[in-house]
Amino acid sequence: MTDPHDLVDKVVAELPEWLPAQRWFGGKDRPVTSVRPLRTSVLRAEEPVLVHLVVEVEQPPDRREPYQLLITDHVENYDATTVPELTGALLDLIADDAEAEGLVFAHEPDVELQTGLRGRPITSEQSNTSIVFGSQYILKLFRKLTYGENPDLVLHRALHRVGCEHIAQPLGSITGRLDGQITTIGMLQQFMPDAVDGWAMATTSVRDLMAEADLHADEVGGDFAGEAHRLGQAVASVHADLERALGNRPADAEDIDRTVRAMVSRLDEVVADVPELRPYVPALREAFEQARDTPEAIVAQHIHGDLHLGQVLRTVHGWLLIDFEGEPGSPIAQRTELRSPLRDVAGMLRSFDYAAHQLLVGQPEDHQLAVRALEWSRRNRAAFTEGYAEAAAESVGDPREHGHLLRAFELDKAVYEVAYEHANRPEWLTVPLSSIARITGEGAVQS
Ligand SMILES: Nc1ncnc2c1ncn2[C@@H]1O[C@H](COP(=O)(O)OP(=O)(O)O)[C@@H](O)[C@H]1O
Ligand SMILES: O=P(O)(O)O[C@H]1O[C@H](CO)[C@@H](O[C@H]2O[C@H](CO)[C@@H](O)[C@H](O)[C@H]2O)[C@H](O)[C@H]1O
Repeated sequence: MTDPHDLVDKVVAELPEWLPAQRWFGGKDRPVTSVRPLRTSVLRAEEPVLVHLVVEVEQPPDRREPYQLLITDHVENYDATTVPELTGALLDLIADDAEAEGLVFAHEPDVELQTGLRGRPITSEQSNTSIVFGSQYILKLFRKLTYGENPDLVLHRALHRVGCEHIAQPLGSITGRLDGQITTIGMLQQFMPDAVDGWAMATTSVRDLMAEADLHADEVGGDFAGEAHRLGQAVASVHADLERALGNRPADAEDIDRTVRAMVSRLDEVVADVPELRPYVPALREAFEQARDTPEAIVAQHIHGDLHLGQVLRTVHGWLLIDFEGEPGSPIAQRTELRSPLRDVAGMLRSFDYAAHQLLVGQPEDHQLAVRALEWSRRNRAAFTEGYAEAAAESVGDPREHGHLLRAFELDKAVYEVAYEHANRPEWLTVPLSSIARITGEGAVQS
C-alpha cells in the first residue's frame, strides 16, 4: 500500500528531470535547479492513490513559478491525468460542490452536471492539460498557476453573463489557496464534440492551394477566405461583448508610450536569448516608435490576448473563441490590463501568416511554394480584416485605419513567437523570423 506522502517525495525528487520533457512546461529555456512542494491535497488515500500537488519550480537566475500536478501510484510516470477512473472523480467533486483538503470544487450557478463519466486527456500539444468527459464537458487543469483568479475563467464568466454566442459555456471551477490568494486551478466548460480548430482548417486549405500548380487561391476547392471573413466578424463580436460586460476606456498618449516601451523591452529581452533576431533590431525599434503615430482615437479594454488559429473552433453553428488566458509566457499583470483590441487582430493576422509559411519549413529553395504561401496569407488576412471591420464599424472601427499600430502589434507578437519557438520548437524559429524580415523589409531569412 503506497503512502501518499512517500509518493509525493518520490515524485518531487524526479521532477527536475521529468518537467522539462513535458510539452506544457513553460521553462524549457533554462535548467531546473530545484522543485519544492507548496501544497498537497490527498484526494484518494487508498490505491490507486490520487494526490493534487502544487510545486514551486526554481530556475536560474531568479525564476520561481508554481505548477500543478495530479499524481498517482497507478501508472509508471505517476501522471494521474492519463487515468480515466481517477480524473472522473474531479468531475464528480465539481458536480457536488465539494471541498477536499483545501481545494474547492464548484459548478457555476444554475448548472447541473452529469456524474460518473470517465475522463480522457486530449492528446494535442498544449500549454495546459485538458480532460474530456463523455461528449459533454472539458476540464482544463492550468499547469503553470497564476496567483489569483485566472483570466480564462474571469473572461468566460463575463462573456457568458452578456450572452456571448462565440464561447463555450463555463460550467465549473477548481480553486485553492496559494500564498493566501484564491487561485484558479481548473475550469470546466461545455465540450464541442463536432468542433474543428481553425489551424487544422487553415493548413488544409494551404495544402490544397500548394497542390494546385495552375489555380489561384480563389479557384481551389479548399478556399478559406469565407471562413476567414466570418472569423473576423466573430472576433469583433467577442470584443463588443467584452466591452459590454467589462467596459473600456479611451487610450491616451501615455498608454501608447507604455505600450511602445513594453515592446522595446520585450525585444531587448528576447534578443539577449536569441541572437538570430539581432539583424532586425533597428527596424523593429523603428516600427515600434512609429506606433506613436495613431491618427484616430483608440480604446483599451479586456481582450483575448493570445489569439491565433489554434484558439478558435469551427462548430456547425459558427466560430468559437477559446483559451482567454493570454500569452502563457507573459507576466499576469500585463495579461489582465486593459489593452487595445487591435492586439487580437494582429495575433490572428500573424496566425494566417504562420499557417501559410510553416509548410515551407525545410523547403527553403522552393520559390513556387513560397509564392503560393504569400498568396494564401494575403487573401485570408484581407478577408479576416474585412470581416472584422464590418462587424466593428460601431465599436473598435476599421483596424486598417491604425496601420502603424497594427503593424507594431504584429511585429511585437512575432518577437514573442521568436522566444516561444526558441524555447519550444526551435525548428520553427524561421517562421516568425522570416515574417519579421518580410514586414520590416530587412531581407529574407530561409524558411
Ligand atoms: N469547448 C471545447 N470544445 C471542444 N474542444 C475544445 C474546447 N476547449 C478546448 N478544446 C480543445 O482543447 C485544446 C486545448 O484547449 P486550450 O483552451 O487552447 O488549452 P491550452 O491552454 O492548453 O492551450 C484546443 O486546442 C481544442 O482542440
Ligand atoms: O495555444 P497556447 O496558449 O499554448 O499558445 C502558445 O502556443 C502556440 C502554438 O501552439 C503559439 O502559437 C504560434 O504557433 C501557432 C501554430 O502552432 C500559430 O497559429 C500562432 O500564430 C503562433 O503564435 C502561441 O504563440 C503560444 O502562446
